[in-house]
Amino acid sequence: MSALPASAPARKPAVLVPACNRMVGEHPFHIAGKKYIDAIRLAGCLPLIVPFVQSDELDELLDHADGVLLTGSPSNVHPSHFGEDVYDPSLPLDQDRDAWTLPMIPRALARGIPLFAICRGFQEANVALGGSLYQAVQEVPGQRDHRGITDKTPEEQYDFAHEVLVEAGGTLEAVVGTREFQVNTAHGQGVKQLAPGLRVEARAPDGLVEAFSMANAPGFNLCVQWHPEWKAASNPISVRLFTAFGDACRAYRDRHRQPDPDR
Ligand SMILES: N[C@@H](CCC(=O)NCCCC(=O)O)C(=O)O
Repeated sequence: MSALPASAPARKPAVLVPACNRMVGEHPFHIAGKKYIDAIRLAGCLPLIVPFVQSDELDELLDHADGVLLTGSPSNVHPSHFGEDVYDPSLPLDQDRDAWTLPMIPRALARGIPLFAICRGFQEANVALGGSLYQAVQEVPGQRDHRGITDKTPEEQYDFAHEVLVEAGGTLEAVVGTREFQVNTAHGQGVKQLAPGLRVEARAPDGLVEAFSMANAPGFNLCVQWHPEWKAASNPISVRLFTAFGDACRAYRDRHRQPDPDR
């Protein structure tokens, strides 16, 4: 492969963002939260929102990816994926999202595609790799309520809620450079059984897993239960997280992309 001419600008890394599936009136839509898209741009990457993908399209899709960001969502991972019945039928689900993100996650990790998973995305990654979730953390003895303030303004809902205690020697400590910091919280589900091969990166004061990574994956990967994308540019911890993710996506791009001869 010939080296790029020094003058040729490298394309921004393409970061795939699986969309949620939501009804708008009578019509089904594919949607993604703007704060995630803005944070991907903060990382210096190109966000590509992806609608539902057929299983035979997964590998072709990943051929276009320099990174994957799994967003949060009000919807829950369907508990059938970890062997349980729905505990609270009043809570939203998104089985169309589950249907392709769960098989996609191990494939992306195996390729070494950088993966950053947030909240629902964190839960998806644990379930995709064989773990399980509490469906109502607030009803587990010894666990606090992690749902946050739902009937207030977004500024109040995504304000700091508790600290996270960072495990020594892992990816998270290396990226953020500290062992304790404040995070927001907006989740009713949480990690019950961590999937095999996953390493705890941080815990809440009540012991709930707040971050993990796959230690043996070939590429950058970090899954967090809080929302670093919320006003990311003004949060030094978030800036470090998204910078590390963007750097990993740029490195992956440089290792895997043919130069575009026409640029
Ligand atoms: N539904 C799951 C995950 C919660 C989650 O992702 N919350 C964020 C929703 C809105 C946003 O994207 O900020 C649970 O309740 O555990």
